[in-house]
Amino acid sequence: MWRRVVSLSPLVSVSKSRLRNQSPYGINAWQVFSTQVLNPAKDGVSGAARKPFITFVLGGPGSGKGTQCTRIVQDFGFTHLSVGDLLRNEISSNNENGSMILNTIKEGKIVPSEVTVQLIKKTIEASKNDRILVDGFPRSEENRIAYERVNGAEPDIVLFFDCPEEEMVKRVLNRNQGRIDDNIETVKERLRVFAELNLPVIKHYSEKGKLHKIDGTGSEDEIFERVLPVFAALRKCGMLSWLKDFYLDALGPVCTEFQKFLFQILLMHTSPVLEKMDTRGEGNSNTISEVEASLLGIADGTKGVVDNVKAAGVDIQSGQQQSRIDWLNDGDRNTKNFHANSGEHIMDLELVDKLVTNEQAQDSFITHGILLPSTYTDLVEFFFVWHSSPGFEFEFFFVLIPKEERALMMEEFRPIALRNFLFKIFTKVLATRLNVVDAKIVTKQQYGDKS
Ligand SMILES: Nc1ncnc2c1ncn2[C@@H]1O[C@H](COP(=O)(O)OP(=O)(O)O)[C@@H](O)[C@H]1O
Ligand SMILES: O=c1ccn([C@@H]2O[C@H](COP(=O)(O)OP(=O)(O)O)[C@@H](O)[C@H]2O)c(=O)[nH]1
Repeated sequence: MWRRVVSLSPLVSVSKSRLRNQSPYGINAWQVFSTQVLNPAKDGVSGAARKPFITFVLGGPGSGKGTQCTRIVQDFGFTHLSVGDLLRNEISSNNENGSMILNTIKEGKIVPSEVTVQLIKKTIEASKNDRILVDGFPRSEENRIAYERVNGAEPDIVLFFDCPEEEMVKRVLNRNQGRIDDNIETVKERLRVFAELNLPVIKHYSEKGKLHKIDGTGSEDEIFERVLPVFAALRKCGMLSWLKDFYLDALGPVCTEFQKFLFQILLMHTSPVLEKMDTRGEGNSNTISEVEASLLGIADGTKGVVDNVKAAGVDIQSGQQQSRIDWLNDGDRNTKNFHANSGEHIMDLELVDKLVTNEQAQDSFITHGILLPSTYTDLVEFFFVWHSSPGFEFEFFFVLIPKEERALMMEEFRPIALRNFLFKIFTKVLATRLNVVDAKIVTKQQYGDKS
């Protein structure tokens, strides 16, 4: 019976509270995970150091900025910061600038930068979200320069909803939200101000390669279809979001060793073999090396594999060195050579399973006090009988390592796939078995590629 030995899927489905409480290897989970690799913005504590992903949303009055922002919020988890709304709040809360703001809006002009930039800064700092849409700002080059000076940063991307004037006028006059500026006279002035002062901002971001121009005509759904590709990469990072939630909510900022974190992920979710190891009080990498070594018959001094390799007359070390030299000389021709010849050597694979017997492997575990269930030997037998393994090699844990501090887009991550450790042992044993015959099936130039 071929059971699934290792499943990493619990990692993605397990509830946070369960993870918070479990301590399978005598180490509190929150002590061993690193938060350094991810933006610790979510705690809202380190506001000054935070650098959320900022999207400016631009377009003329009535071009549909607010409408599309609502959709982006729903689909991609942004916080919507409408600068027009912030200003209107200032008016209704009778703040010192209230009457000045009211008059400016009524005339369709632009509120001074020092007011808007401070309002935006305060709101971003108060937000716990690390994805923010700034809607309807900057409205002029002066606005833009003031923002970048005060915040010390440009936006990450800029959306521009491009819509014909007559359509914008129609929409604004139908908006019906009781706004003092949604009348034909003010709209005309807003459109003039937009063309004169806002278009240069749009041109600036276009030249910087940050602008995403969206055709703002058609239905709301049609327009949103055009918006989606801009943020598609963020959606693909679903696993990343999950990881972020996991670290930031459940684990807290403690450990700094990223490798330790990866390793612990493997530890927590691999097979019962690891639990056996842990009962020996050694849930660490030494133990894994020991298991590998014992499987290979090296740690316990049996030297079976090494002897076999030597007996086959293969000088591994000098072979590897020579392969590097040849690779430098021959480049890609090595690969062509390998593929051209590999077919001839296929039959030699029959030799492979004679090198370490399953009994030998199991004995090694027992020698080291590890009660290995039939798991490992089952796998090996299955592999050699059916020429495939019972599924476990397809299971991996996908991790996105940020290449830069504020990584959010897919291209800003380096994806790696973590396999379970049994898989590693399995392939290592196979590689060792292959050592004996690889002089026959692999050209000497290919030695360097062996794992
Ligand atoms: N694609 C569209 N087609 C028709 N009406 C729209 C569309 N998008 C938005 N609207 C409507 O037009 C008005 C202005 O949209 P809004 O999103 O408030 O624009 P903005 O924020 O750019 O001023 C609103 O009443 C809104 O419901
Ligand atoms: O950064 C900003 C954003 C808005 N406004 C003022 O607020 C009004 C309404 O802006 P909003 O973005 O709410 O609406 P829109 O003009 O895009 O329909 C504008 O005409 C301006 O008078 C401003 O002065 N600076």
